[in-house]
Formats: sequence, C-alpha cells, structure tokens
Amino acid sequence: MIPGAAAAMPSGAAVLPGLSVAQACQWPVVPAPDTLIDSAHRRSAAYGLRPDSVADYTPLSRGELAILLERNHALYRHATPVMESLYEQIIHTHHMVVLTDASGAILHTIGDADFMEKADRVALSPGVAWSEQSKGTNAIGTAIAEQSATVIHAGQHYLSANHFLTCSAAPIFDAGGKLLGVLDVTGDQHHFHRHTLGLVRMSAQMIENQLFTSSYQDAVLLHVHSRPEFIGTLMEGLICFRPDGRFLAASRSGLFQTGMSMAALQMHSFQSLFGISIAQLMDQLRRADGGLLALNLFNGIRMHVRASDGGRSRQMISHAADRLTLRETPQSPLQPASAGQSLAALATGDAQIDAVISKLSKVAGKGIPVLLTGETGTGKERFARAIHQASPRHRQAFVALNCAAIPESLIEAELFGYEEGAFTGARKKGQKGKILQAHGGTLFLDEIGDMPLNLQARLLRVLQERAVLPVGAVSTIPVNIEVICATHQPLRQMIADKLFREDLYYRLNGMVVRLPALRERTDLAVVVQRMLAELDAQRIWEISEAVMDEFRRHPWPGNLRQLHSLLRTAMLMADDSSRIEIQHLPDDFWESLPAAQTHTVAAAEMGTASAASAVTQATTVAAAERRLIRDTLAACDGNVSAAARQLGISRNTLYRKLSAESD
Ligand SMILES: Nc1ncnc2c1ncn2[C@@H]1O[C@H](COP(=O)(O)OP(=O)(O)OP(=O)(O)O)[C@@H](O)[C@H]1O
Repeated sequence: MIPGAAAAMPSGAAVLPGLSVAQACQWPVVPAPDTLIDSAHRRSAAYGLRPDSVADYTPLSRGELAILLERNHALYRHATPVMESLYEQIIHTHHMVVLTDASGAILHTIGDADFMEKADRVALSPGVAWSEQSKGTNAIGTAIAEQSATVIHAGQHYLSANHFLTCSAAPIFDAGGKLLGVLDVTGDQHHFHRHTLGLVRMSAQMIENQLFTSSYQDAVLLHVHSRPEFIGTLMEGLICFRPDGRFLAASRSGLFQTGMSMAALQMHSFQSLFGISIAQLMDQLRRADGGLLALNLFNGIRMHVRASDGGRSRQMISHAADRLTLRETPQSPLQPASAGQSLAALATGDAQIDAVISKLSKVAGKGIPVLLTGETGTGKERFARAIHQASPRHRQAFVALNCAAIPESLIEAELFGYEEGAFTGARKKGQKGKILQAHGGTLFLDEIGDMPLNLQARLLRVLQERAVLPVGAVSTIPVNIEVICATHQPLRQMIADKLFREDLYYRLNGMVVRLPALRERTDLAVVVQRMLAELDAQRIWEISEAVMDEFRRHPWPGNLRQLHSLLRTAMLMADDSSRIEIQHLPDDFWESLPAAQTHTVAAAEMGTASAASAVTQATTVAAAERRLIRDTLAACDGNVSAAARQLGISRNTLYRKLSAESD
C-alpha cells in the first residue's frame, strides 16, 4: 500500500496519505469528453494512421532501452516505488501500471500476469512508443498531447486493436512545468473503475513532489498550505529558497497556495515575501508548537508553514560523529531504490557484465555470501547495492564499511559497536556498530583484505553464530544480515602468506564474481551515455567521435571511477554547449596515457602527424606492450596467473593478448 495510506475507498482500494475519499474523487473520474476524443482522433488521422492500421510494435534494442532508462533515471527512481504502491491497490483487477518518458516511450510496467500477457499483444511493454503519432488516440499519447490527465476507454482508442483496453493516464511535470513523463493504469475495458484516474493523478502528484524535494536537497524547503491539516499531505505546496533567502522554485500546488505565478515569485526573496529572514523563520519554527507556523504573505494571504532542509543539513549535524565511518550509506526502509541500483539496470550490452548480472540475479537474497573482485573503480560497490536491491531485504538497510578507509584501531568499534563507557573517548550512549545497523538488511564490507587478522576471527564468529558482541558488552545480540564483500587483493595469495584467514575466506566466498576492468569491456559508449545522463538529468549530452576514439584507446587504470570523474570535469569545461570535445578533456587524462600514445595524440591534434607516423607510434606502443608481457612472463617462469597479477590485467586479457601476438 502507498506509505501512510489510511482509509479504504468504496472499491476496496486505499486512499493516499492525507486524502479523504471525497478529496480523491474531486479529480476527474470519467472517460474523456467527446470534444477531446474528436480532436485526438483528428490528430491520429493526420499522423497517417487508420483505425485498422497495424501499429509499430518494434521495441528499442536492449542498449537503447538502457540509455533511455538512464536518461530518465530520476523519474524512474522516484516513480517505481509509487508504481509498486499503486499496483498493490489494484492488484488482481486485470490491470497494469505503466510509466513512460515525455515522448510516450514505455520505461517500466508492473501488472497482473494474466493482463500483462494480453497487453503484450499490443506491445504495452518497455521500449515501445505509445505516443499518439505511434498508436493514435490512447491515454498516454493523449495525456502528452493535451498535457493533462485523461481516460481513454475501449472504442475511444483510435486503433481498433486497442479497443479492449481502458486507460487512465496523468502527466508528470518537473518543478519548471516541463513534462517528464506519464503514469498510466491500463486494464481490460470490462474492468473499468471510475476511481482509477483519481488514484493515477494522486500517484503522479506524489512522484512530482518527490522529484521536487530531491531536486533541491541543499535548499530550505517550505511545506505550505492555507489549512494546517493539509501540511504533509499530497495537497501541500512546496516552495524552495536558497539558505540566503533567494527564491528557487515552487511546485504547482505551491504556486496555487501563494496565488502567484512562477515569474512573480522569481522577483522575490523569502524576506520580501514574508517580511522575515530565513534565520528568523528557523528561530520561530524551533519555538513553534509542532514545528508549524502561520505566516502572512506580503499580499495578505495567510498560510501555514513547516520547513525542512531536504534533511541533509540536519542529518549532517546528527551524524557528525558518524562521519568517521567515511562511507556509511544506510538506506531507510522507505527510501526508493535508484534505477542505477537495480541489477538489470546495470546491463549495458557487454557480455561479461551480462554474465555477472545473470549469476548475481540467481543468488541475490538466497543467503549465499557474495565476494566481488576486480580492480579499483570497477563498480563493486554499485553491484553490491544492486544485489541488495534485488533481494527481499531491499526495504531494509544497506550498510557499507570500507575496511581500507578507516584506521585499523577504529574498525572494531565501527563494525561491532560498543557499550556505554567501553573505552576512553567512547560516546556516552555507546554506538551501534555496522553489523547491527545492517540487521535485517545487507552489510557490504569493501576491501575485506584490509580487515585486521584479529577482527577476521570475530567477524567469522558473527557469521557462524549470527550474533554480535559489542565492545564492552557482556552478552551477544542476535543479528540477521546478508554479507557482500569486495576486494581487489588476491585473497588466496594472502591466505598463503597468512594474512587472511582461510576459514573466513570460505565463509565469504559462496559465489565469487569478478568485475571486468573498463578496458576489457565492449560497452564503453553505453557506459559513457549513462554516466552523462546520471551526471546531468536535465540535458542530453553529446560526445564527439574524436573523444570517443581517445576513450577507446585509453587504458583506464581507475576504471569507472576515473571515467566518471573525467566526464564530470569535461562537462564543466564544456559548460553550456552540451557537447564534449577534445579540448574539454583535463590534462591528467593525457598524462595517464603511455608516452608513445601521447605523442601520437598530440601530433594528430596539431595536425602535423602524418598517417604514417601515427601508425609508427601505435606500432611502438604495441611493441612495447609485447616486450613487457614477454619480460613479465619470463620473470614469472611462464606462470600466466602470476604475470597477469603483476601486469594488473586479468588472465583472460593476458591470454587474449598472447593469442593475438601469435596470430
Ligand atoms: N554501472 C555504473 N554506471 C555508472 N557509474 C558507475 C557504475 N559503476 C560504478 N560507477 C562509478 O564509478 C565509481 C566507483 O564505483 P564503485 O565504488 O562501485 O567501485 P569499486 O569497485 O567499489 O571501487 P573500489 O574498489 O575503489 O572501492 C562510482 O562512484 C560511480 O561514480
């Protein structure tokens, strides 16, 4: 059920937080009027469709869909939990919930299996376009064309193939009023329910509010309404200010509550609107009953106000001491999974990554400890989070501890926690360790090879006994966790060197999965597109072919992390152009190239390198690599594993290079 849902609707469906049935039903609940349908049909005909046309059911390829999802990752991330809650309310009613992007391309669907099968016949599935241009009048396409919530029922669909459907769709807008996508509930026309559109609209509103709040995390966020009981409900208005009082944005309901347009609000600061400063507001709120204040706008409108700061600064204060943990990332039970966090969303068309995803999907949530290996920056933590998201524990905490990032002396307290007064400097009330914080969820131990030997024994005991003994405590506390570990170190070698306990190793390596280095992957273009979309959800970025060529040649010692930070810098350099060119790449990119390659690039850039000299340089690099491989193999007495380790490449890569050499 949607979190916080309270009363039951007549249909048996629940009402969303803070809304009575009457309020929910204020929204349109009947199929669209004839005039709207007439214009939609006229548009469909103008697109060259005929009622008996066979629509284009071709979906996007997997790679294209991955890029589409990445471009819409913020929408997807905030919409999926709402879709799940909405679906819970209509489950077993022969319906499905559909999310599309602003063009009507389907991003995600959830629904009853029997109806999904029927829906497959008309390609209501991810990657297929449901714009009016493609499918004629339908709730998704028509909601986009009309920019408003719409029901299209049975014969109102333009294509006869879709007459068995009843669809209710509501557009989703961003804070600036730009269309982001559409939320739709589609079902068998015999199961039409007049409350469906109301539910869809409320859910779309919920997604908009969540997108709004997440977009302004560093801002002072005001929840406003003329009636105090509406604060904290879907009907509240949201208005954001910078900490210095400058106006940033307002939700649609926020505009309605102030009675002002966005343009008018943009002329104001918090002080000019309310006659007090942000600091005074915070001061008054601290003393106010229930954290709620009544304020008068300069135009005489009175509104009730609650403030939050996106939670960030409050969290920073309350967790100040915890920051020692460096990479603690607890996830609250209601925090939605991000798109980038699901296993399937990590598919990028590379066969090695596909194989990793397939293996991990089989073990996620089955109680099998996973050990992720791979060079630094290959995405081990990303995958760990995705495994957690794919497990039944996904609503519980994901707690990460990087054993290499904290001093050895602190690992024990961090991991096992401690009792009040356990040692000098301990916090008064003691501290819950990471293991207990992860209770019910997943504990991710990064760089497990750096775990001190004495703590390895204690960790093993926790895993065997499923109970933890905090420092200074006299009795153990039962704990239920799944453990995922990661390392870039050769643990077997460490066992041989007596640096890692063999018994712990076997306890942790239920499944060992190696993540390939970026240079071994075949999906560079998709990865780059995804990162660009992740770094800037607002704009579509392009990257020049020359840059992509350099990227393909680059050895990427820092793997995905290096690529990510390079793109971030290049985007800043490219500024407003939304296109990354050679000149936007930072100097250290060229510095990490092998010397011979740098010369080739530099010469080519200056236009002085003839094709012949470029080939010579490339040949020099290849020759140097061959020499290095031969020398390393000789030094390792022909042991390929040892040579690969010394060269910092995988055995497969080394075999590939050796066979290329002998071809
Ligand atoms: N699939 C992905 N898509 C986009 N970016 C990614 C992906 N995986 C990783 N990254 C980027 O690379 C960075 C490093 O990823 P992550 O921390 O998961 O790697 P790691 O292997 O755990 O690194 P280390 O071994 O150094 O701890 C992330 O912060 C993110 O910016």
